[in-house]
Amino acid sequence: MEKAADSFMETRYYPLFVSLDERLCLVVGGGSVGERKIRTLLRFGAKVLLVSTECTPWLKAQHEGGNIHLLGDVYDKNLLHGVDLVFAATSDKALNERIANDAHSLRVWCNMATDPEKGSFIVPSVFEQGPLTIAISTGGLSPAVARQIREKLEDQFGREWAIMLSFMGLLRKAIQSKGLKSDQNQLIFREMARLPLIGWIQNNQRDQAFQAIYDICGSWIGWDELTQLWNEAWNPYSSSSLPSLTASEPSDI
Ligand SMILES: C[C@@]1(CC(=O)O)C2=NC(=C\c3[nH]c(c(CCC(=O)O)c3CC(=O)O)Cc3[nH]c(c(CC(=O)O)c3CCC(=O)O)/C=C3\N/C(=C\2)[C@@H](CCC(=O)O)[C@]3(C)CC(=O)O)/[C@H]1CCC(=O)O
Ligand SMILES: NC(=O)c1ccc[n+]([C@@H]2O[C@H](COP(=O)([O-])OP(=O)(O)OC[C@H]3O[C@@H](n4cnc5c(N)ncnc54)[C@H](O)[C@@H]3O)[C@@H](O)[C@H]2O)c1
Repeated sequence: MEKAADSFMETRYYPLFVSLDERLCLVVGGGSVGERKIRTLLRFGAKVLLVSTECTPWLKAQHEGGNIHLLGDVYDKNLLHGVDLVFAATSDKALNERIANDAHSLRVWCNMATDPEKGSFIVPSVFEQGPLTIAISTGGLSPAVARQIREKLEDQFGREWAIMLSFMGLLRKAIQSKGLKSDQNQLIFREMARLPLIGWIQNNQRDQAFQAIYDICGSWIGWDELTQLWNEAWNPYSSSSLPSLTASEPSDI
């Protein structure tokens, strides 16, 4: 099937979680879209360079605080050298298109605000709950719906998910250190993932959770070790910072 370059429907966007730690991201355009993209980029540890004729007050403050680098108000193709991602976020459609073309010729990944299909990646709606990251895309069809889905999921995935995942991560490491065969590990982890841990965490039913986990892997993990891992997983979420949970913090068995 021939690909229509101007159609979102024809583009299959490959979802990917990339590390932006210390990566250079050039944003051209410091209006509301540029600001939104930069807020997310900074949250994920990118180094942000900005070119814009005007900047929002928040972006000015970021520049003054040394959190982003302002490279002036004139875009030039040479600025793309050494850059990992570029965001063409000006209100000047022709300039955005030029940036997308330059990026294409230099093989720099480009997000394009005015004609997104002319860029090479789009940005999903994202939220994090501890180690859990949920990213939503409508393939560019409706960013407003992507946002609505994010808001719904945010209500659904509260702090108990962060605690559960931290605990599962610790438990997984502990079991992996016991030197079992990988198919045995796999069986254990799959069985544990089926347990209703979320409900037990929400209701602080630690004994129930321990008993069920013990039934699965009690031959390798002792009760004391389980207690230690459970407490470690709960530690960052003391009852004061966990308003969505009704249960109190776990006490020692
Ligand atoms: C998810 C999010 C991430 C972020 O930007 O950080 C994001 N847009 C967000 C919000 C949002 N953007 C717009 C509205 C107004 C309502 C509406 O138009 O629907 C709202 C809603 C709001 O603000 O409430 C307007 C808009 N957006 C694009 C165009 C141009 C076009 O479609 O041609 C226009 C029209 C401009 C005009 O009409 O002039 C294009 C894109 N916006 C994308 C991402 C990519 C596709 C994502 C996907 O696959 O769904 C894509 C394709 C390219 C890109 O930018 O990467 C963020 C939600 C953050 C959150 O979770 O709250
Ligand atoms: N992709 C998205 O998520 C999304 C969302 C809303 C709007 N848009 C589109 O993106 C464009 C930007 O939206 P906005 O709300 O940020 O607009 P805006 O007017 O708030 O900001 C535009 C920015 O671009 C800068 N700019 C304009 N011409 C420039 C040039 N030649 N060189 C350097 N900087 C220049 C301006 O100084 C300003 O800071 C709009 O035209 C809109 O169609 C995209």
